[in-house]
Amino acid sequence: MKPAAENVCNPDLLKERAHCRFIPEEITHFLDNGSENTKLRHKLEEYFLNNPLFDDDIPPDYLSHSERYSNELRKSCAMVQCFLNDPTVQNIAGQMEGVRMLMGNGLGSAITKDGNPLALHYVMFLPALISQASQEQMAYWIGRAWAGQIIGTYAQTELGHGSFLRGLETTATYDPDSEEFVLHSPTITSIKWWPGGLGKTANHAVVMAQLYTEGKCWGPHAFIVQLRDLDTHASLPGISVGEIGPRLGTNSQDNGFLRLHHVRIPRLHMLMQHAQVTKSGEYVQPASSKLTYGTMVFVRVAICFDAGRQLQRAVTIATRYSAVRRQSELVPGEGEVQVLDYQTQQHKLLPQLATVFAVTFSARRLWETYNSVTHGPKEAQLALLPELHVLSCGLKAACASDCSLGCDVCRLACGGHGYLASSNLPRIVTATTATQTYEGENTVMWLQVARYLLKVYSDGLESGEEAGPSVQFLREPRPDLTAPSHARLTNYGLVMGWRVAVVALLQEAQQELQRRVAAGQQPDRARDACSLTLVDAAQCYIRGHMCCQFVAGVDELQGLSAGTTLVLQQLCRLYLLYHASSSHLLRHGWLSGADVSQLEAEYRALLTELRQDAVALVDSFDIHDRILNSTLGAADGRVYDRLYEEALKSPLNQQDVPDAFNKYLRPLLKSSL
Ligand SMILES: CC(C)(COP(=O)(O)OP(=O)(O)OC[C@H]1O[C@@H](n2cnc3c(N)ncnc32)[C@H](O)[C@@H]1OP(=O)(O)O)[C@@H](O)C(=O)NCCC(=O)NCCSC(=O)CCCC(=O)O
Ligand SMILES: Cc1cc2nc3c(=O)[nH]c(=O)nc-3n(C[C@H](O)[C@H](O)[C@H](O)COP(=O)(O)OP(=O)(O)OC[C@H]3O[C@@H](n4cnc5c(N)ncnc54)[C@H](O)[C@@H]3O)c2cc1C
Repeated sequence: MKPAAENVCNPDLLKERAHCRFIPEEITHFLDNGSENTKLRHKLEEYFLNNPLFDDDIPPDYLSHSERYSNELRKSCAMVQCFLNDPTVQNIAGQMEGVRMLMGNGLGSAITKDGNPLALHYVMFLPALISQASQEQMAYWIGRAWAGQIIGTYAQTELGHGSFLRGLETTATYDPDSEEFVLHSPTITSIKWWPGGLGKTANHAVVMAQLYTEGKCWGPHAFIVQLRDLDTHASLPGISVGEIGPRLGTNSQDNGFLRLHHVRIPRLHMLMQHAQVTKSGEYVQPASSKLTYGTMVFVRVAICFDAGRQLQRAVTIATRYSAVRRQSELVPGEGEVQVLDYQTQQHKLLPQLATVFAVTFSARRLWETYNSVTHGPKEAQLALLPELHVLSCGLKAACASDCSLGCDVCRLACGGHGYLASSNLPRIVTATTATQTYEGENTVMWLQVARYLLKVYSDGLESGEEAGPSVQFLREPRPDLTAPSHARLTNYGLVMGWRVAVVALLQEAQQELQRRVAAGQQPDRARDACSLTLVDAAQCYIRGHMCCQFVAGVDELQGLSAGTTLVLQQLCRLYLLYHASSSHLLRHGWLSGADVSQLEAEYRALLTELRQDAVALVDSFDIHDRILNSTLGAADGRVYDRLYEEALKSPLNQQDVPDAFNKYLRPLLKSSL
């Protein structure tokens, strides 16, 4: 997005935009997945961001905890009302597409800045119904949920267990006499803890509980439980529900707790698309017990896109600010330079710019895999489930971690002002870092990936099980480490280098594992003793996969101008070279010391090239100023005016002498006289 009136724009930003080598709109359309989507997004932005319904009277940072919640709930309900009732909005987007854009972290996060209390309803409750409910159950629930007649959340994590699902303690015991399930939290540690919107917003929840029927436990299953009266919103008998208190970020999302005291629900409130319990209490097995975990797979895919979007915002703010900010002289006597001119600053920002594209290409391919698995024939679905699980775990972990670290690098790149709430970087950083924990803690996700890799590598697949397409290389002959450097250092050569590292690390882990077991160590303990190597293998596999998606994605792009193609090729190369500095390519023999020096020189040259396009590139992300919500990142670069204007809004500045002076400081000053 460019400023409306160019004459008020910061001159350095104008100068940056003047020497752009490519067509920014082409990148905007690419990121929106088509120019039609760009138009749709603009119309929605115009409608919502110019609507006074969604204005904040006071910046949320100055509100109390309860006021913040109330303010964000007001706006999120108004957003849903617009979609359900306003034909103008429906004509723009259609309900489904529009709600998706608002309730994910796109446009909506400009409106509900501090977290959206209704997000989980759309992001997990509805997807859980779609992936877990039978046709009849969908007919009953989806319409009501969609129309906002009921508001739900996804209650899985407990005080005692988040990662280890089989450790959940909440029970759902079937009573064939009444044809009901009895939901119960038997211990303190079984209290549901964390679900977004659970505290004060949701009146229903999908609750994951251990299913007991005919005296046997069948593991975690999903049940719909009504929590609050639909009219008064009072919590129902047997339900203790509330909010868990302030968090690092997204404080208006009323993450909550839930304790169930022998709560009875009808049999048909168990979600029965995959497994069923008959009236008499007989358990009907699903085709795979892992289908119950389908909602998490979907959300892991969504997180890759969300994390990438946050990084786009952070790097837009930091890059524009770095073009406006002048600090120190590069050459004494020549005047202060834009901080973007320092090579060290380019090294902070340009890899983040490249990461935006690596994440986009990888997340899109993952989304295609997700769709082909979930919409394909049942048998193919089951065959591809392990690969989808592993790719979604690995890419979720990588995108969450790369983007969180990237956002923080952008914050640091803004020096002191990046620490100010008005830069919006603290909020972006705290919201993004949560993606490393929720929906599968990152290390736990890496260990899932490693488990699969080792299984494929050591021929541990069950009979009839095929290795997925992304791990076929584990079965192929090892690439030639002595190939000439011009072959090893190409884009595909570097992708190959990651695969070599994966195989070498798996070999190391397997040998260590065998040595330990042969020496008498219990096999699971031996595996834990190898887990650092295994996590390295998983990370190299996903890095190689992301590099491969980036290279293939750029190769396959069609219809772009030569300038745009070149800039994307350079970003791709920069990404590959940035990560090639990992010790793994050197340690496992793909690169020599001389190769590394050569790649580093190429990397530094690319920094200089791409520095010219940095501002135009972040402009091409086309993020509305209201969404950036940043004193440092607005398109016109009026950084210092905005910083000062925002500081004046502090409640402390509404009085020259604060009341607290008379209460505390004056007595101290007096007593020390
Ligand atoms: C870590 C695991 C994957 C382990 O599962 P487990 O059943 O204990 O399994 P195991 O014995 O290690 O493995 C058994 C086997 O099942 C596989 N598997 C596990 N999950 C899946 C899946 N989804 N699809 C397909 N396959 C799956 C595993 O790889 C194992 O395969 P194998 O036996 O090796 O062939 C699981 O417990 C898990 O997913 N934990 C993470 C919990 C989580 O993600 N919670 C999310 C809560 S909701 C949330 O955070 C929302 C935030 C959203 C927001 O605020 O916006
Ligand atoms: C902002 C936010 C929103 C959330 N929203 C929801 C929601 O809507 N619904 C919901 O149900 N939950 C929600 N959660 C909970 C979230 O899904 C869990 O916190 C997450 O899955 C991690 O589980 P845990 O907290 O039990 O961490 P733990 O598993 O206790 O992790 C603690 C440490 O132990 C390590 N560890 C754990 N297991 C292993 C292992 N097997 N091997 C090696 N190391 C291990 C981890 O790596 C980590 O370092 C939310 C959490 C947050 C922060």
